[in-house]
This record gives sequence, C-alpha cells and structure tokens, in this order.
Amino acid sequence: MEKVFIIGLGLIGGSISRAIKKEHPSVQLVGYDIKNDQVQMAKKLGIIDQSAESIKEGAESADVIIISTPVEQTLNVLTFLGELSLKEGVIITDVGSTKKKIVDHASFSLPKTVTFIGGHPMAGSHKSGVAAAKTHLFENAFYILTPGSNERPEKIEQLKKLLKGTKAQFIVMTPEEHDSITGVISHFPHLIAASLVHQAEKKEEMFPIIKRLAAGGFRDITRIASSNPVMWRDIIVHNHDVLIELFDEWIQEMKQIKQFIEKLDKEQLYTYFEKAKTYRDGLPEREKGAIPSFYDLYVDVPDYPGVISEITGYLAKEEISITNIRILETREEIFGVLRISFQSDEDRMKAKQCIDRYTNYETYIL
Ligand SMILES: NC(=O)C1=CN([C@@H]2O[C@H](COP(=O)(O)OP(=O)(O)OC[C@H]3O[C@@H](n4cnc5c(N)ncnc54)[C@H](O)[C@@H]3O)[C@@H](O)[C@H]2O)C=CC1
Ligand SMILES: O=C(O)C(=O)Cc1ccc(O)cc1
Repeated sequence: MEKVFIIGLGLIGGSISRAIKKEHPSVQLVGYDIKNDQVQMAKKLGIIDQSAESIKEGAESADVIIISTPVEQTLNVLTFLGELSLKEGVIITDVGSTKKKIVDHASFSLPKTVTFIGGHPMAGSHKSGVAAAKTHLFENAFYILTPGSNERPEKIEQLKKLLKGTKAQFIVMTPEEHDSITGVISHFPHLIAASLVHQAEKKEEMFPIIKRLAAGGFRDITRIASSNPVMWRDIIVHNHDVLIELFDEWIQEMKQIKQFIEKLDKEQLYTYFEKAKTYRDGLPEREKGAIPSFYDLYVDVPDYPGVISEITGYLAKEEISITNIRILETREEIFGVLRISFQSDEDRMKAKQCIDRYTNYETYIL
C-alpha cells in the first residue's frame, strides 16, 4: 500500500489529502503538523488515517512526501529531510506559492536519489487551517509543477496520478517562469490590495464613515488582503527580485496615469480604462482546458434533510434555472457543500445574490 506523508496540515495540505483519499482510498495518509490541534482536527475529520510523532517517523517510511507548510518553513523542512534515510525512489513535492528558492534549496539539500518536483496548486482562499480544507478546492484550477531538469518523466506522471483527485489541470514550467507569472497575477496584486486597505484606514481618521461605505467594490478588490499575513510575508520575501522589478514598472505606470489626471487629459484616461476593460473582459472566466465548462456556485450548508429543497425553493421563487445540484460532502455536525450548476454566469450571479439575501449560508465561486 502506498504511503503518503503530509507535512503541514492546513488548508492546502488538508485539501490535497482529501482529494488523494477520494481518488485512491487505499493510499495510507499520514500527517504531521507542529500544531497539535491541527493534527487532532485532521484525524477527527478523517483527513488523515494516522499521525506521525515526528517528521523523521513519517518521512522515512513514505513513498511520497508532500510539504504544505508556509514557504519559509518549507526550506527548513527540506534541510531536515536531507538529513534522513528516506526510501529509495521517494517523491518529494511541495505546494508553496513560490518556486525558485524552494527548488534551489531542494537541489542542494536533498540527495540525488530523491526526486523533488516543485508544485503549486493555484487555488485557495483567504481562510487557513485544516478545518477549511475541501476536496474540491482545486477543481478546474491550474496546478503548476516545476520538476528539476534531471527528473524522470515517469516520476512526474506518478505524481500527477496521485494528485488526480484534485481535478486540477497540470502545467509544467521552470521555477523562474512560475515566479515571474505568479509575481504579476498574485503576489504584486496582494501588495496593492494591502496598500489600498491601509490608505482607507488612514483616511478613516478624517471620515469615520469610510468603513461603512467601503462595503461594496472596495471589499471585492481588497478581499485577498484578509489572507494569512505570515504566509504572505514569506511569499513576498521569497519572490523579492521579481517584485522589485514589478514595483519599478508599476510606479512608472502610476506616474503616467497621474500625469493624465493632472493634465485633465480625458482622451488618454478614456483610452487607459478602455484598454484595461478590453483585456479584462477577454480573460477566461475560469480556465478549464479539457474540462467542460460549467458555471458552478458553491454553498456551505448545514447538514440537515430538506436543505436542498430550501435552496431550490428560493431559486424557483426568483425563476432562476439550474442545470445540476449536488451535495459534495457531508460530515456529522459539520457543514456540507452544495454545488449548483447554471447555464450562464448571469444566472450564477443572480443565484448568489438570491441565496445571500434569503440565507446566512456562505456562497462562493471557485
Ligand atoms: N492559502 C492559499 O490560498 C494557498 C496557499 N498555498 C501555499 O500552501 C502553503 C500552505 O498554506 P495554507 O495551507 O494556506 O496554510 P495554513 O496556515 O492553513 O497551513 C500551514 C500549516 O503548516 C503548519 N506548519 C508550519 N510550519 C511547520 C513545520 N515546520 N512543520 C510542520 N508543520 C508546519 C502550520 O502549523 C499549519 O497548520 C503555503 O506555502 C502557501 O504558499 C498555495 C496555494 C494557495
Ligand atoms: O484567495 C484567493 O483568491 C487566492 O488568490 C488564493 C491563493 C493564494 C495563494 C496562492 O499561491 C494561490 C491562490
């Protein structure tokens, strides 16, 4: 029986563990976390089959090791793994949001007999902790793999097979490509989101009503600023070279817009917004690749009989048609997840507003 050892039982480690279990029920999932409450919760929720007392105990008998700690900790874990007697043929992977530092560190701390394949499932949330772990967290998301240039293709295939239950779309690239891309679309926007929040907070001294008025669009564009500060501090530090370059480019961009505004150059301002709108409108709503396109809405619902008819009742009242509805997971005393599919994004958004209006259940789009 294949033994998979998960180090770091949080949102991502827990979600991967769930996805592996669903696809490969016979795999033995062993977990370790420095926080005992996370280990106990993971056991209680059936996310792992058993816990290890130490990294050494779990790692030396594992066929696959998944490191799902914050990226700075991942470096320490790799150093430690390099000092152990690991099984021949073991595959080690991680889930960190940065790749260059981690892949470089793995290549000098691990013996050549070990396969290291960097990994980054590109989905998540601002929540952390194992209690928020979900089997379908990575469904339809991209899952980037950054293997070393000497790794054998069959090892990459073995890892993809193990992670099949994530239903993610795998893409292989270099760690440098990964960090440049995620710098632009994830890390830098995170800094901007946090800076906008700080700006609003400073203005609150003058206009105490700001907080109440900021509940709409401002909340949407700053959602990621509610993420775990330790995790993001580490990500920014890891990818600092890329980010410094992006800062220079962005400051130039801001200077240019500032000039348009100072000169009251309506034409340039219009073109600026118009070009941004065209590019943004052309972004795939959810890139699916080979996976068929559905407009899914997820609803965290309490697990009681009749909850489906309650929800469909609200939707029927507002004449919103659905194409499919399914409970994805139910556990005793814990919320289940309803996945409702719609024909269009418009219907999905109407449904989200409708459910938000009638209930307190959390609705979200992955
Ligand atoms: N949260 C997100 O949306 C996403 C996060 N990631 C990456 O996934 C990794 C984990 O993030 P989350 O699961 O969100 O964080 P989390 O905070 O939910 O879980 C991390 C877990 O690692 C444990 N941990 C820390 N140091 C440890 C160590 N030395 N040994 C064992 N356990 C240790 C913590 O106690 C915690 O339970 C990070 O590297 C992050 O960059 C990747 C994609 C999305
Ligand atoms: O909350 C969100 O929308 C995110 O952007 C989640 C996320 C956080 C970190 C990653 O490396 C990938 C995805």
